[in-house]
Amino acid sequence: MAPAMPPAEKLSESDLVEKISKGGGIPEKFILPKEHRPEVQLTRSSDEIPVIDMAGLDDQRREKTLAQIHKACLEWGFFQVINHGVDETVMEYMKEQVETFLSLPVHERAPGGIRKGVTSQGYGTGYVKPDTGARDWRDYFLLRTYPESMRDYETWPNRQSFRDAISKYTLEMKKLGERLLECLSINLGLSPNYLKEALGELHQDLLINHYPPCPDPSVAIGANKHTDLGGVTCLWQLDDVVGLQVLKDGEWYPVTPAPGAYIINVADMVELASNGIYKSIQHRAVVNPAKRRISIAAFYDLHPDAVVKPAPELVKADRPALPSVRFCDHAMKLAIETDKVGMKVLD
Ligand SMILES: O=C(O)CCC(=O)C(=O)O
Ligand SMILES: [Fe+2]
Repeated sequence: MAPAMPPAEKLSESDLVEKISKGGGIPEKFILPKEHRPEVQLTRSSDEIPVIDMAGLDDQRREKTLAQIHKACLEWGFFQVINHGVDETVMEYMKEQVETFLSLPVHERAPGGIRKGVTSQGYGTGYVKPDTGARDWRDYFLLRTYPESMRDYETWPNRQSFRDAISKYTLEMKKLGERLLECLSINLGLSPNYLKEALGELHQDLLINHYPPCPDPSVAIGANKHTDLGGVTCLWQLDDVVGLQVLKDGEWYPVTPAPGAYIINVADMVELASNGIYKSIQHRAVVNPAKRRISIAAFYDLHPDAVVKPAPELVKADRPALPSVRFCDHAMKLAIETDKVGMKVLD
């Protein structure tokens, strides 16, 4: 559950990535140890990450389209979808509102104060990452959007159009997430509703990532390598700046978004429910020297007390059951790890 926001505090604007990036140099706290520095201009191509036409699910191409999704889940854990059915006017509205949001002064982006802690809602910057000791070169707005009763409006900018866009957009993401879970269930040989029921009540989180230009992208990272915690993630990138990289067979592959596409990935709880048949794959985002990048991730997350276990049909003698997990224990690992290095939003 997202804890309530702490009382408003004085914003240290000078600590926000956005402000820092205007200053030219890269402060020490963002500089990665050499072994963690990303290769920014990868020459290998992302063409192999499949782009799947979801319109095929509704016509004679259904079996073929399901098979493409299955293959992508097995081989990459990632794929792009086009003709995904998300209302284009809602996407445009969301884009316009997010761009307006990012043009607001910091105190309006974070009316209740800068977000504290990894799970609380609101606007803030990245954290120190335990494995690298460095901070991500991004700021972001994290909000819980389903169940609706958990929307913490005090942390949202007080603009009706923005709230309206978020409501409409997240409903579209809920529908897309459910449709994808249905495809994955069928592909795993389970009943169409299996994954939706196994994950339980949707606790959707929306993350608006803003990566300002970075003077030297080879020494910093926008989003450090990680897997997503929940069921499935639908990521929309608002511009054509390439930044997302996906790990496959020990190599990083850049993802060039197809126009209007969503980038979909299997997250940890679907890996578990599938008893490891599908894998939740590590990914990261690199930054750009000249251009900012914006991405919006809709996470199909779970109730904190939801317990996920492998589907019994997928447990076999040569594929023993993975241990069950309570979602909040799994998610807390991130917070605890971060705590170890002194979790601070702005330090
Ligand atoms: O910005 C991106 O491309 C990736 C962001 C991401 O992986 C996340 O927010 O979980
Ligand atoms: Fe992610």
